[in-house]
Amino acid sequence: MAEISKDDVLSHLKTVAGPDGSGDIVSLGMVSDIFITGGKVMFSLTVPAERARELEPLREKAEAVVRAIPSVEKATVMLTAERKPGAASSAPPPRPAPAGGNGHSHRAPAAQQKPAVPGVKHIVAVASGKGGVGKSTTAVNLAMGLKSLGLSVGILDADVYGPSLPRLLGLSGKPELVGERMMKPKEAFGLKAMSIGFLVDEDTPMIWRGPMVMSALSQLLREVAWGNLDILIVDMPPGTGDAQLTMAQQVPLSGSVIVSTPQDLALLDAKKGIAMFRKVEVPILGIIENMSYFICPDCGGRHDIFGHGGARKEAERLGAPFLGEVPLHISIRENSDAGRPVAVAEPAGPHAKIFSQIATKVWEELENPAESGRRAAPSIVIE
Ligand SMILES: Nc1ncnc2c1ncn2[C@@H]1O[C@H](COP(=O)(O)OP(=O)(O)OP(=O)(O)O)[C@@H](O)[C@H]1O
Repeated sequence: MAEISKDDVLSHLKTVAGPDGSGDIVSLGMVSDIFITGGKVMFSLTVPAERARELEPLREKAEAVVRAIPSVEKATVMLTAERKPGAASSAPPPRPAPAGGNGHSHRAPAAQQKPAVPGVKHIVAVASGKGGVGKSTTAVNLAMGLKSLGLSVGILDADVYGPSLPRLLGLSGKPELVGERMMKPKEAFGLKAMSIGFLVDEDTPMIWRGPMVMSALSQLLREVAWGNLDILIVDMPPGTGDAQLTMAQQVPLSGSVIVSTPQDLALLDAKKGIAMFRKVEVPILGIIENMSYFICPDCGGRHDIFGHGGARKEAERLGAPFLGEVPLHISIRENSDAGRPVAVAEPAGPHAKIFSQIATKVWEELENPAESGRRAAPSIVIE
């Protein structure tokens, strides 16, 4: 099969006229970086957010033109909107073309417009407003907690800026292929796992632009043979920038979990996380306070070094369920660093119990949102 080159793709795209009939989409600078893997071509077209719906035929045209190139098996074109700096509260980027529901009729309308991942019942994002709050550690242990409830669980590391799942689960190497184009998830401790870290060289610094992030995520989500899962946990990149917003918008999420530390700053960041998911109509399943308090390994005494109760109060104020407190504990860090989640290393220990309690609440929120008492949320204004 002849290799597809970016130049080849670009020269075909030059035949597609711009949105207003003048120029072509390449010369107008609308075409993002082009991703080519095997016979698959992915890229995005940058359009003004307010014209997204109207420009759907342009997206289809670009896709058809690329698909017509010999050797191209599949073309995936997305519309993205680039936000001007300082325009933080402008409309979110456009959604991809509606492609049926995800099967959860009680869910927010936005979630219903995204194509579901076959076999996966719920997809839940674990996010944080800023880095270093223990989001990935929490995501893995939450996944283990869900598994301890007897659920089939997968975890997808979408943290393209710092994939940590390989380290946290002690996994390495490239994933095997199933058939021609599907990747087999790796397995650790009964979890199915996929990470961008399995696909890129850890030592190679990568610069990710928004559309590339989305293409990579879309592959990790849809070109992995997840099989039947009750729940797929997605470890999101930290922060609330455009890449995160686009992900939150384009992945068919049943809900989101926000991880925060007790410090005020982190809580303010957590608020931004909540606001981001509300903006794209993804239900907030709750807030987890990580590094909530310190248990002294010598005396066993509890120390609320960052103050206590901030996240719980804030959750109440924001109308988001409070899912639980996870202490700052050396065994959580040591076990994580050794590639064994604390819930695996000490299955009968206090931390495993905390995570299984949190997992129970998350599952209740997903399956019975009305009974779990999720309240109507006040709107959040971030000054
Ligand atoms: N409750 C905890 N007790 C002790 N150490 C913790 C706890 N939670 C996380 N850590 C440690 O804090 C560090 C950062 O955690 P982690 O990588 O999960 O954070 P993150 O928010 O995902 O980070 P990033 O934003 O860089 O992706 C790790 O060394 C981890 O072992």
